[in-house]
Amino acid sequence: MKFTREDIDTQELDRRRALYGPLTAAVRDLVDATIRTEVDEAVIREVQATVVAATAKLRAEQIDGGFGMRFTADGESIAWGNAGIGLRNAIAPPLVIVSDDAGLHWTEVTLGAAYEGPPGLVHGGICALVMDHLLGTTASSIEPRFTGTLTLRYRRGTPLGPLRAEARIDRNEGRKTVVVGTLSDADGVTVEAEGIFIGPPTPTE
Ligand SMILES: CCCCCCCC(=O)SCCNC(=O)CCNC(=O)[C@H](O)C(C)(C)COP(=O)(O)OP(=O)(O)OC[C@H]1O[C@@H](n2cnc3c(N)ncnc32)[C@H](O)[C@@H]1OP(=O)(O)O
Repeated sequence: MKFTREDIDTQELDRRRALYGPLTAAVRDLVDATIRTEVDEAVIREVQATVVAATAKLRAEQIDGGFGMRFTADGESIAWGNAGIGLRNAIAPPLVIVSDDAGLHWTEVTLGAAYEGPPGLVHGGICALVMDHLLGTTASSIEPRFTGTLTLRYRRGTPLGPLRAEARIDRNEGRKTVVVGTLSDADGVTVEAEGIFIGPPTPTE
């Protein structure tokens, strides 16, 4: 697994956020526009050439493989390639996860045309992505946990648009943390989730 230390201070981190965040937002918007555009064929071809040229510029200097997980000297994590939350990942919704002192974790996110499965509804795998990441973050709130088993019950279709997901720890059993959660639209729960998240073995195991 790719964990690296990034020797930068908060000011430099903020500068990079301000640089890459708008690029990612523009690419995310491009994805949505690509799905929904109805412009003429000539414009499509022109835009394709522009995008190919822009991609070539970005590829002029690249890292090998994925972005990995980086940490600043202050212990702040930089998971900018992450498919759920990555600041530099236009595929990520992106999720912003918040928690309270009572252990509730939640995220409010709007999923648009890029996340469609059945017509007008969120793809089931995307619901799983949202719940995996939210439940995993909840499980990892004390120490790191990996998804062992994720069980989802799709109660009804999840409409594209604004959604809220919630999660809380149900119980801890040694290295295993069981987390439960829901995904909801304005009319109530669409998906119920339960996950078993496993921590690394202790040195004595
Ligand atoms: C802040 C970050 C948020 C991140 C959120 C996103 C989370 C993710 O998406 S993680 C990516 C997806 N998950 C993975 O890639 C994990 C792949 N699997 C693995 O690495 C390993 O199988 C792992 C770590 C889950 C368990 O391996 P290991 O430590 O060898 O487990 P092992 O010693 O056999 O078993 C320990 C306990 O866990 C249980 N267990 C093991 N695997 C599983 C499983 N898949 N499901 C349920 N329980 C399991 C065992 O039964 C055992 O229980 P008990 O102590 O009661 O006997």
